[in-house]
Amino acid sequence: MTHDDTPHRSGFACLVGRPNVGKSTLTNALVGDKVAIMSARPQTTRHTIRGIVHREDAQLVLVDTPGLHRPRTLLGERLNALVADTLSEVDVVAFCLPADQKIGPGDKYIATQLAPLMEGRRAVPVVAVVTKSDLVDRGTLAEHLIAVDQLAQSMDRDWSAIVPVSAKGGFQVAELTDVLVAHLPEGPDMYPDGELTDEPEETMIAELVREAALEGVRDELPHSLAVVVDEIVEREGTGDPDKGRPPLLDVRVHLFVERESQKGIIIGKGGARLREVGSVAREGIEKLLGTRIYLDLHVKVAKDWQRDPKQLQRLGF
Ligand SMILES: Nc1nc2c(ncn2[C@@H]2O[C@H](COP(=O)(O)OP(=O)(O)OP(=O)(O)O)[C@@H](O)[C@H]2O)c(=O)[nH]1
Repeated sequence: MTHDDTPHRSGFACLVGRPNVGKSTLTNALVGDKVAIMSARPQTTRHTIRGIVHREDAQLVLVDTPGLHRPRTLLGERLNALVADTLSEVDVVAFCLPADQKIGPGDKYIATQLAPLMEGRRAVPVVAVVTKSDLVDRGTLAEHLIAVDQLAQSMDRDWSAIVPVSAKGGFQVAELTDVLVAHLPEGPDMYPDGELTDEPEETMIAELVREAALEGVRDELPHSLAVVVDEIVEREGTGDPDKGRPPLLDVRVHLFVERESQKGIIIGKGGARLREVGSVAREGIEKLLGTRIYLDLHVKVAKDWQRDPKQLQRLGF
């Protein structure tokens, strides 16, 4: 078949896996640009983040899910339901398992969640992706690949493929793209080229603030912080389109914690920590928006927000 006869494909792929297995890094490696907000620590990617791989013969839209966790709270359950919905609608799922860690209960939990999707007439193909393969030697990698295969066998299923990759070294990233693209239906591009992410700006701003607010205090505030962007407004009289000068934006953000003590942690002595959080977040947001901003942060106690459906709704979950 000549190149011109190759059908054009387009569709959705979803990266799943435990926290910290390298989903965001892999998304970036596949897309070839920084789209997801990165962190060296687990559990930061709460929101669905998409990146788009543009090729001449295909368009692959990546959905990076918050990760499937064993639900402990209503928030956990909602997130998992959201993840299950997303998964049943994609064309292919990439299940990420890090090469440098033995398969554990968290991986097995996700595998059992995937198993029902992998059967029946509308079965979703699942590709097992062994991430961070640069961290182990060939022997360990080979053993790991066997263990990954056995994980599917133990559920009486088969992965569509097992692909070892290293997002850091770029090892096998193009091969993984080929494997994912092969599962997409034939169809034209769904998004114009150049559109790397359709993540709304507000979500990314909330993530930047959340990241800055958790820095250094993550152990004290693991799941107890929700960030909501209230408004983004142009300050009147700023900016001059004729001279190409962008306006100043007022960005108002609420940080919700569960307890007074946590509010104290965020704000710090005499408000010192909150000022630091503000200046770190502002820098990131200015880069993201390409304009100057004034960042207004408010910290509020919303008791047990993770367990309260009304609060969750207000916070956009
Ligand atoms: N050596 C190596 N490290 C990697 C690779 N991919 C990711 N990492 C590191 O692993 C850590 C976690 O990577 P992330 O991409 O944030 O993981 P994630 O799965 O998106 O994590 P969550 O956002 O918590 O769900 C980071 O410190 C990365 O630098 C890789 O291919 N090789």
